[in-house]
Amino acid sequence: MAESVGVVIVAAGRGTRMGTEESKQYLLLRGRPIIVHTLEIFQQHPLISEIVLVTGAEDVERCRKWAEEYGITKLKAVVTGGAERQHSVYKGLGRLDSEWVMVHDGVRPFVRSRDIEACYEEAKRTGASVLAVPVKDTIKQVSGEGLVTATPDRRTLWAIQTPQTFRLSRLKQAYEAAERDGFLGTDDSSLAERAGMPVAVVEGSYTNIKITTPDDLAYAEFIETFGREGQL
Ligand SMILES: Nc1ccn([C@@H]2O[C@H](COP(=O)(O)OP(=O)(O)OP(=O)(O)O)[C@@H](O)[C@H]2O)c(=O)n1
Ligand SMILES: C[C@](O)(CO)[C@H](O)COP(=O)(O)O
Repeated sequence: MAESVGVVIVAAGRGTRMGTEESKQYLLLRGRPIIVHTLEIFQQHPLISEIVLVTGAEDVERCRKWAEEYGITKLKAVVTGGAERQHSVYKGLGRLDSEWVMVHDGVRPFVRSRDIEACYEEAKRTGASVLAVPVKDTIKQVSGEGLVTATPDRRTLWAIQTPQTFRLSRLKQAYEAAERDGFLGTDDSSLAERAGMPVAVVEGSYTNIKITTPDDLAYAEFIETFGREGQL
């Protein structure tokens, strides 16, 4: 029997870098809140059986209303997040029952359906997977004084996205270990890596952007209008 897959969608951030009064996950993209676009992708994906949404305490009610209005029937719970992304994810993990979990940023509304499937297939093979794209620029390591200290080989560098996919029980253990050790990572994979889990990279698309700064909004409108990578 196929194992079940749930998703934790984190949307409890403040969007400091966006600088808008309204949190960026609730800004409208072609008439619908960004978070609704993201929820719809996972609602429509046949692999996904349950969705847990993590938001700020003041946003729980409006998110529940949108879920009803937009037919997000897989939504199992809306829970309040924590101070850092990692805390928000951990709270969401506690509400899932599926064997596998995908963790996804609420502000990545352009993930392709086929990439969700590829992430799951790779996680089943390897144990865990992250969606990513090869970096296009040369990356330098720079000291606090602004001096270049290293130029890593670009062929080894990937820009990491979400979803990130794990066995739920294993990811919970990794989160508990990080909590015990006071480790704070910027993604879920870094917690899994330090727990000794192999994590495979799945090549995705450059249009799976994280809406972070105002310029991303203009690009998001462009992607929504003209299509994702592979459709342009
Ligand atoms: N305490 C937090 C911080 C972030 N996130 C979520 O994690 C995702 C990726 O984070 P990021 O883009 O950094 O969002 P913000 O933290 O909102 O942005 P900023 O760092 O500019 O404040 C977003 O969907 C955000 O809502 C969260 O659920 N809980
Ligand atoms: C998880 C993530 O989206 C992978 O690129 C990213 O690390 C989130 O980081 P942020 O500091 O919350 O922007």
